[in-house]
Amino acid sequence: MRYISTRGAAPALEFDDVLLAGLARDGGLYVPETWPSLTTEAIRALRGKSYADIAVAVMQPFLIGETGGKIGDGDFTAMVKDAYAAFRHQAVVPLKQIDQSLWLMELFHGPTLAFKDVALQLVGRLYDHVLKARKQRVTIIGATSGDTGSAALEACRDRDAIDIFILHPKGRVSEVQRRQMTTIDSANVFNIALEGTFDDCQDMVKAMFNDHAFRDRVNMSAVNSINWARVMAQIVYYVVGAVALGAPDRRIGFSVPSGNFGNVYAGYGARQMGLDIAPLIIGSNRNDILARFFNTAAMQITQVEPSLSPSMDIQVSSNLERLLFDLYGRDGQALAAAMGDFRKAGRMTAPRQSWKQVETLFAAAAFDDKATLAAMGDLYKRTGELIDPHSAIGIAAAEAKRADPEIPIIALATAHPAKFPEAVERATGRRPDLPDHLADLYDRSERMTVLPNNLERVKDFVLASRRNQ
Ligand SMILES: Cc1ncc(COP(=O)(O)O)c(C=O)c1O
Ligand SMILES: N[C@@H](CCOP(=O)(O)O)C(=O)O
Repeated sequence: MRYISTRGAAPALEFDDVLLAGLARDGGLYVPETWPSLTTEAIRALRGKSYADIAVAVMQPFLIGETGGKIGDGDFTAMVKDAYAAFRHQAVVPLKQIDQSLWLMELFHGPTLAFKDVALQLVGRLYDHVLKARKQRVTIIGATSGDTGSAALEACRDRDAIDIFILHPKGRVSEVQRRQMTTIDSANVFNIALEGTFDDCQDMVKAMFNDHAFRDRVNMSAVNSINWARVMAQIVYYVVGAVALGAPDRRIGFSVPSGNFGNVYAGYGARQMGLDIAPLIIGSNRNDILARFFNTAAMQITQVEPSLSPSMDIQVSSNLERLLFDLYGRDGQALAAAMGDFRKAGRMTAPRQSWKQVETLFAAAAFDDKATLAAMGDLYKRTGELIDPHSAIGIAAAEAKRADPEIPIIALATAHPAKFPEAVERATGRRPDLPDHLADLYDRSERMTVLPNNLERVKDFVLASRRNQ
């Protein structure tokens, strides 16, 4: 399997190199040159298998290089089993039935209580394996609107071969999310509270990658969904959910609360591999650039507004570029030009020739805070379930957009309600408790550095702080 850049001007790489590379050197994102195929028989053979076994079967083809793959099958299987053994539920991502045709998939049973753990627990182990084999060190620099940060820090803390810097938008993540990052007491962990939005944090990370002298000097790597391995590991739970509800003999839909478009893109990936899933319903909060795009084929950047679902307070959804690459017929040059124009003008129209295909696959809706609270309160009344504001947007979108009652829809529950206790209490009157391993979170001391939204200042901080000189 080789990976190519969405901007068409960087060399193709194999899996281990893509894992460490992060953003392609032409500013694009890596995607598989061709999608591995999941045949009907192969999908049927997954019935009754454990999460880890399905994960190995789905991901292994992505690792195989032209010379047979550099990460051995046995090593990979051991890493997968170890990663998911750490989850607090035996099913890893349990499904709960809500009504006749709606299910909730709980993706928050990992150590930091968000779906990011599903991929990052494995990615941390892959880093260890590849860095050890190559005797290399990396400086990971990531951006978070709340959840990627703590999941990445938890997966990469206390490693000699890794220094990890996480930028979060100052004052724009929940207190639990901030504390989960800033209370990690580890010599290789550096938290930066940036005076800006998540989009500023993400732009800054991409700008550091695009400064080749800087990226080479620090041997920079990525834990955001810039990193292909993140997307690959997220494809697995779409397969797990669909198989549990009857795939390949039944079509299954998914509803996904969306911000950076990584999670939905993983669902699109599962479909490209052959899983019959549709619709892929996208739920946005008041920062509704994605919902507007999928409803009008045009998108325009507006001011990002804080909401009750802060992890989705995003205007420029990084992974949309991976979908656009396909919509532009995989013409990297054309996409590079379109992305350049988009960042200059702040608006973009989707290529007409491929829009029909998009309409058959995606549906989207946006919900403001009032509607989010109503969805949380309503689900609690109907079922007694407490859900977080992001997951509530997935449920609301499923209910607004599901067209065919015969197609079961799986709404992805992306965070544990205890990460957003104020919003949950406002909606339901009940304040969710943190699980035991985080019960003293509010007593732990915090460590972070506040920096202005200034690229040079952030680069100077990284250069001065990292241990891997
Ligand atoms: C809890 C939660 N829900 C939803 C999202 C949106 O996911 P994505 O950015 O992959 O679209 C995020 C952020 O990634 C999140 O942390
Ligand atoms: N919502 C995310 C934003 C970053 O997304 P990623 O999938 O690119 O890591 C977060 O919680 O940080």
